[in-house]
Amino acid sequence: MPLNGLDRPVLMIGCGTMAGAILARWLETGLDPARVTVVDPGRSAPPAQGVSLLSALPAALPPRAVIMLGIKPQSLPDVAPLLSPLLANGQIIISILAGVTVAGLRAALGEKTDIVRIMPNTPVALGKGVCALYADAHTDAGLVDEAQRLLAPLGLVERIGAEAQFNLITALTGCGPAFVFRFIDALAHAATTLGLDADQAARLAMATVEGASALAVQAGEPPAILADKVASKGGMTREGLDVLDEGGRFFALLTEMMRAARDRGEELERLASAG
Ligand SMILES: NC(=O)C1=CN([C@@H]2O[C@H](COP(=O)(O)OP(=O)(O)OC[C@H]3O[C@@H](n4cnc5c(N)ncnc54)[C@H](O)[C@@H]3O)[C@@H](O)[C@H]2O)C=CC1
Ligand SMILES: O=C(O)[C@@H]1CCC=N1
Repeated sequence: MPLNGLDRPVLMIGCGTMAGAILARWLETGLDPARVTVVDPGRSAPPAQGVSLLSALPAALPPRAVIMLGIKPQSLPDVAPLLSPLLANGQIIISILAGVTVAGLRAALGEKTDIVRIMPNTPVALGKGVCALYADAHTDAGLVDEAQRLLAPLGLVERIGAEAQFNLITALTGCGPAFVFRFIDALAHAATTLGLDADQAARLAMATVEGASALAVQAGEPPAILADKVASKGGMTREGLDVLDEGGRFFALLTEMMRAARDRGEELERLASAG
């Protein structure tokens, strides 16, 4: 049974951390590895058994291929001139490149290209990712629906109406796992600083974040209320929350963090359109 009824060949151009996580989930949920070709000069072995690995683009591409761009935005100027002459109607380009707009991709790959821009995150490997999806009116609507079905096993897929929000959404969901990982690390580090064994602190911090996230997902109440429910009147939690909340500094810090990430996306966008 093909993945989500989709029987197209899949070509992944660049298959590192992020595209590799997507491919792992697709293979786990039924994609036949024989239909997948990875083009990646940086790999010495295919990412999974049965997947073909090429170090450069082949002379021709299958007419109905799903072509995922999994390279860094900075590699697009190297890849686009080689890829563009191989493209034909009926193929779907799915780009995961941060800070490269659909217009920027069309300028590099050809005006008639059907392009779906997505922003995944690494938890897609577990089917618990977030995948923002944007396509403009020039991309065939049927192909966009097909791409959305293909992405469904990755987790929450959300269509974005305004591409202008893509960098902000990237800061939240694409970068978000790194921010959460840093938070887990900081929790453990704080406990270690105050005297707990480092391994024990890491283990307990991880389990606490896992349990709290799972509870938050199914609680039916906003996280702010859940936090208040943990904080007994006159108890310990409130003292800790008060440190985070003083003068709104925790929210301010995270806003600054997200602004910096978003602004880098806008910078990448400017660099891509200049070059
Ligand atoms: N890492 C993450 O959590 C996320 C990354 N992204 C996006 O995913 C893209 C890739 O990022 P990562 O996977 O983190 O980087 P990565 O460095 O792990 O993967 C990039 C891959 O592209 C390959 N590559 C380099 N030049 C190439 C060429 N000329 N042709 C074919 N392949 C080539 C490299 O060998 C490498 O395997 C970026 O555009 C990034 O914005 C998006 C969301 C999350
Ligand atoms: O750091 C980056 O630029 C990419 C985009 C989102 C996550 N990683």
